[in-house]
Amino acid sequence: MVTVSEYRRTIFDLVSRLRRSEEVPLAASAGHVLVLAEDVHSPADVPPFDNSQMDGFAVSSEDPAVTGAQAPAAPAQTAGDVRAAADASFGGPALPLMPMVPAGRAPEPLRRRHAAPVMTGSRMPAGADCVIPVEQTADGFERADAVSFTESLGELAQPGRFVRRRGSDTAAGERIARAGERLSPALAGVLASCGLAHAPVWAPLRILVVSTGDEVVAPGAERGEAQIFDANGIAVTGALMAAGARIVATLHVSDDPADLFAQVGRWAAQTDLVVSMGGISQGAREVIRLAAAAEAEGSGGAAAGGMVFDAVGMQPGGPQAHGRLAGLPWIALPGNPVSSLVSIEMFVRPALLAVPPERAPRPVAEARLELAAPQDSPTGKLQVRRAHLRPDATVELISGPSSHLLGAYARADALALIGAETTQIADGDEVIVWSIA
Ligand SMILES: Nc1nc2c(c(=O)[nH]1)N[C@H]1C(S)=C(S)[C@@H](COP(=O)(O)OP(=O)(O)OC[C@H]3O[C@@H](n4cnc5c(N)ncnc54)[C@H](O)[C@@H]3O)O[C@H]1N2
Ligand code: MOO
Repeated sequence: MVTVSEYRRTIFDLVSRLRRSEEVPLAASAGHVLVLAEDVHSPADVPPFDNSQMDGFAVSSEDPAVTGAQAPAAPAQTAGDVRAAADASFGGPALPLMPMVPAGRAPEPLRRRHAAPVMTGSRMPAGADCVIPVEQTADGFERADAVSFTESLGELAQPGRFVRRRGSDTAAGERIARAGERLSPALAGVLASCGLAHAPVWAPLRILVVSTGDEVVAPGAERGEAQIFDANGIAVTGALMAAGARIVATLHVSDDPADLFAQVGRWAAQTDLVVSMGGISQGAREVIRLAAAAEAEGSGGAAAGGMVFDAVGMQPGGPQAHGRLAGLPWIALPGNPVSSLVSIEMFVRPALLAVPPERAPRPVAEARLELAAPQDSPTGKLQVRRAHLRPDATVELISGPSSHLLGAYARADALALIGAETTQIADGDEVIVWSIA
């Protein structure tokens, strides 16, 4: 029997061989699940220049009007100087104004004993090192010639106050993301803020989803009296898309291998990988087994790269197969709906998201089981149970272990992992839980 970690490695390697990197335009990345293929370094400082954090007035904390140093006696020269002198005579400190600096406009250097009106995001004039918010002035932006302040300039004009320094968010040359990280909206924004228009990502794999079985009909179609509706096609397609796959098509094939070869063949040119559900266990009409056997026979008994059928030490999701079929890389999941979704969670999703097999692909918690009565757990198999994780780190199992109980999976926000060596679980046991919410 193959262990869960061995099989995760197998599927990771299979998927890794199919990966290729591409430069995705950030403008086209929104809403997609993308993983960085390389580290990214910033080509520039962000912010690219010192700028104001407030609507207000840029001044210099070293200006003599702030430090109280006596100005050399000079006659007032501008209307602003005259007003400022007049304001000062009313007791409030005041400064003549330079032209306003709207955000986006390059300012002229600050003159001595002057203030420059600035807006949030305006580039700081050379020589200015702090901003006095408009709320701390008597007359706001009403006057173009001068501004008077509500407190002493010594109080208000502290070096660096309300200034966002160049490079304070991201410094030029800094690594802003690592290979393997998800391109989240925030991270895409960071790249954009540095001036990058593209991101190096793993191209989404083009996956053909194949559900199998004569007993399966499309939801909404006429159902024969021994038939069921196709839950896997819908659920697996969604689960793969949520892990970043691009779905080429979702097919349903019968138990006849000829149908499988014909339908899959039509999509082969556009497909990187097939993920199928069902048809791999011990029955007499397992379509994946039959198709693999037919191919092996056609190639004179050599398995032609063929399919490997495994028994993985996991419940649900014990039967698994992988390899090549119909000329395509192929991952064959078991057909029970919970088994196929758990298999995606444990093997396929981590591989698609390029999470190395030794790392947990979901947030992991330790939690205490709440259980009315002890239950057996299968020997030598990791038991994966649908569960609800509570904020107090207790975990409640949802339904029994049967792999047809898809409703219980839909209600679960966590998977409780009961170790392969555990043969019985009881109330209060500590278990590892993956959050899948
Ligand atoms: N003699 C044995 N029988 C079975 C074994 C075993 O070891 N020996 N393993 C069991 C386990 S565990 C699983 S899991 C299943 C896996 O079987 P297959 O992968 O061959 O899947 P199927 O037989 O095709 O289907 C299993 C089950 O799931 C239903 N199903 C299939 N497709 C869909 C679909 N698209 N939507 C909803 N439900 C689907 C199907 O009707 C079956 O009930 O084998 C056990 N048997
Ligand atoms: O392993 Mo099957 O996947 O239990 O139902």
